[in-house]
Amino acid sequence: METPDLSAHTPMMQQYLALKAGYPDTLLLYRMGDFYELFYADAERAAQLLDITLTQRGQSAGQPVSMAGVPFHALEQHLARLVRLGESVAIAEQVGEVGAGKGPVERRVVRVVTPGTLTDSELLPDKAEALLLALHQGVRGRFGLAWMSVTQGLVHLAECAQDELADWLARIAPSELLHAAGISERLRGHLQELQSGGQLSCPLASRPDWQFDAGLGERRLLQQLGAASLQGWQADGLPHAHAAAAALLHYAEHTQGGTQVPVHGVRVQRQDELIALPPSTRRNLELVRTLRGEDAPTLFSLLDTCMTGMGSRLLRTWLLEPRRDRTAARQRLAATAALRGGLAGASPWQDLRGELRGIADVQRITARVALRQVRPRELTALTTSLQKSELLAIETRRLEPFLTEISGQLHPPEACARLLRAAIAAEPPALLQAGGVIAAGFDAELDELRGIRDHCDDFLLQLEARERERTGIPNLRVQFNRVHGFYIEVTTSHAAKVPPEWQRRQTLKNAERFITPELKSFEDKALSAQERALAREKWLYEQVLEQLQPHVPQLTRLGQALATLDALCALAERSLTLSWCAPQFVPEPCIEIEAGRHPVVEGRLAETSNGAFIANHTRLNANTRMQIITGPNMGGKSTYMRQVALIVLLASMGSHVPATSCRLGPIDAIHTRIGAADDLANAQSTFMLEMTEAAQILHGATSQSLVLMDEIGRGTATHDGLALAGAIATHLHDRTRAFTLFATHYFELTELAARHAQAVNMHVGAVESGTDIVFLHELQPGPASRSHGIQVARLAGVPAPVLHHARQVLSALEERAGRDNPQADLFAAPLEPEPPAATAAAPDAVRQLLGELDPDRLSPREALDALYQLKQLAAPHAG
Ligand SMILES: Nc1ncnc2c1ncn2[C@@H]1O[C@H](COP(=O)(O)OP(=O)(O)OP(=O)(O)O)[C@@H](O)[C@H]1O
Repeated sequence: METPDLSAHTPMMQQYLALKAGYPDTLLLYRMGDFYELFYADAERAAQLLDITLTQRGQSAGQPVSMAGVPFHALEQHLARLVRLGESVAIAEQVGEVGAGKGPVERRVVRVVTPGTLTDSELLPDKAEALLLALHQGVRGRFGLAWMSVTQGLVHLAECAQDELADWLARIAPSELLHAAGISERLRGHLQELQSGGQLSCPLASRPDWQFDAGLGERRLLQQLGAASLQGWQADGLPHAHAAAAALLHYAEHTQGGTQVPVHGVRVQRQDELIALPPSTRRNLELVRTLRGEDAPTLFSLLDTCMTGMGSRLLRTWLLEPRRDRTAARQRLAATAALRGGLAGASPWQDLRGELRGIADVQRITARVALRQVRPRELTALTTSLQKSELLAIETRRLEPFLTEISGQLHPPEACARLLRAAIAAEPPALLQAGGVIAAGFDAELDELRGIRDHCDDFLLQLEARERERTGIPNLRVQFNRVHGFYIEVTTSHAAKVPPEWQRRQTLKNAERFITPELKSFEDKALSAQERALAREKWLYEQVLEQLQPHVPQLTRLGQALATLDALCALAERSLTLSWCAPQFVPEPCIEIEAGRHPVVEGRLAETSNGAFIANHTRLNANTRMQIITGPNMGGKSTYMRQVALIVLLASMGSHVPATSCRLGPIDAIHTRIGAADDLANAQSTFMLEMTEAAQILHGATSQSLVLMDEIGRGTATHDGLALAGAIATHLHDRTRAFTLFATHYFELTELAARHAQAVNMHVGAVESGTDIVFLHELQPGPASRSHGIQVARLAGVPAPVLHHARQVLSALEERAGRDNPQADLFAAPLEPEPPAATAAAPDAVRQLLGELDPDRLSPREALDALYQLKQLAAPHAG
């Protein structure tokens, strides 16, 4: 890059512009005394975003300099706001000594605050991680993904195909996404589409192509892990993911002022390890966000009674990333059982939660120790947390194998705890600059400097008394002012008694002021003691941080253990408070639930005293894979279907479930197609969205998937809708063989059960008395007899004349339907697929040529030739 000529600028603007050149897309906050200033375009942008005043600071290079600033003590709140708005901010501090040389004080960018690399608890949400994700576009349509939370030190790697990318991005839900500057236009367009469609809600940052290098990524991972091979993590042979990791680590380091972010492990994620929860499922089931976009009430808000942010974050991950393999879920269930306690009355979870309350965010604090950004009060919080952790280690020691394993990691490193107790004052100020952070007795030199400052008054009183006696001047006074420092004041009447070694400083009307060599040397010492004490403290603090570094890995494990224990205790508490039962995992295909409840609806009913929740059974197994559910609106169909999905999900994460018993076979995905509001943001019609989601399910579901289909087909004309719903249900039953809950208002579909062995009809009951209707919310075998639509409309307050009219139309329609009844066979096996149009060329010839081509060995010219050849073979007149 060519360096622009800055010589026409003032020295300070030269310095500023040189720094700014390194951070072109980032707001640069430039420290000047008690302010962080922004200049030029940055100032204008910040003024707008932060609502701060835009001013002018003279001229540089003949041009006015626009400027805006924030006071240093208000930095964090402004940062929080900017980061929430998706901005990145570079912070340039004064690092040189004031007045050390000519020109402005040396300044350096010490950190860059970006949405994906935050470490400061004040800027981070408590209950969710901020994840930084790097995406690498590899060859042959493969993608590499690497992501991490800077405060966790765990790098996740994955590789995927183009069509899986959207799902991965939605699942990871990064706070910031890095990609190479040279990605294809197609990918760029795809990312922008995902952004505008809301599936990807984070800023994108473009990084130089060379940073996405597989070899570099592998080397960096090895170096940071201190390992010789990635095999131990099963993370070798993933070049695309390694390339992403290179950019990820490079960027993370860049944001932390060049300090390497700690990496303690690598975890490779494969799509088939997790139970798939596509974005529509997370949304429809309101797992962490309600359909209205609020945080509560959701399954997570109900589940999360954790005492610490660490616990909440882990619980959220368990919920959103349930594993197909049941080892972890079994482990959590066994531990929860032990925490719940026995009949004898002991309930360990209660005591443990007592200790967990008030434990600080050890994970984030540890990360900030590693990055040398930790604040004094965070260290005192760490000290107390380590003490509590020691107690927890003892209490969990012999409860159960998994808890014993956790207990082993809860013991704090002894040397670390000792150092913290000795070095940091019990109640330090918020900022190091204020002084008083290092404990008394930790460093002799600091104690001495503080002694001078503290004993200043004593010394002066003694000196005053001594000099009065020596000179015989009774009203002599030792005083201080900012201009002259310390001096002795003598009234003019006693001037003659002043000893010769005193030097006159100032003459006033009635008094003279003097200094003595002793007072002068005291003054030097006292004034500089304050400054030197502060400098010494800063140095000592850095030393303490240095000495804490070797403990970082163990503290990280301790944080993870605390999080796990907290999340397990929350699961134990929930299971008892809400009367949930432990699920049972079995190898055969089934979802069998006795007296299942929808946990969130049940909670809401209890809160509003709106009656009891009616529990329902579910029996799906190899013989019954599909339920066709009919019944009136408001009858409880959606609630029932969702409750089955939530119970399956809760069991899979290792939680107890709202039921009296639950047997669960292997599950690979939970798919949902549930009517939602129009996707206006995406400019898709309701029907288009409905069919897109249905298509995804038909492609993706397997015989181990749970599929919820709520009123499919209602978005179009009755006949189209019915035909599509029938075909989709048949396909799910015959081909996919997924466990399917199919709620519908098309009574015609209830015939499906009669003709398909593995489908059954179920309905939610309602009783009408006169024009009134009572919903029973109870699922019963067989199809519903009527739809009660008009009664529901009445309940909703539709005016009586309209209802009357509707009733008349209804009976006319029913009469006509009874007369004609020319029903097409909805469920007949499909005819042979239509042959594709214009198959003039022998497809085999095309296929054969395709088979012979090796794209990796073709020159661009050869590729083009091959393309022409293929076109010709496929043309109608060919052959
Ligand atoms: N099992 C139940 N016990 C008690 N109340 C229930 C139960 N199921 C549903 N409800 C209540 O009935 C309301 C309507 O339920 P739901 O939305 O599931 O009906 P629906 O049959 O799907 O209706 P629609 O066809 O209009 O979507 C719920 O908001 C809840 O308050």
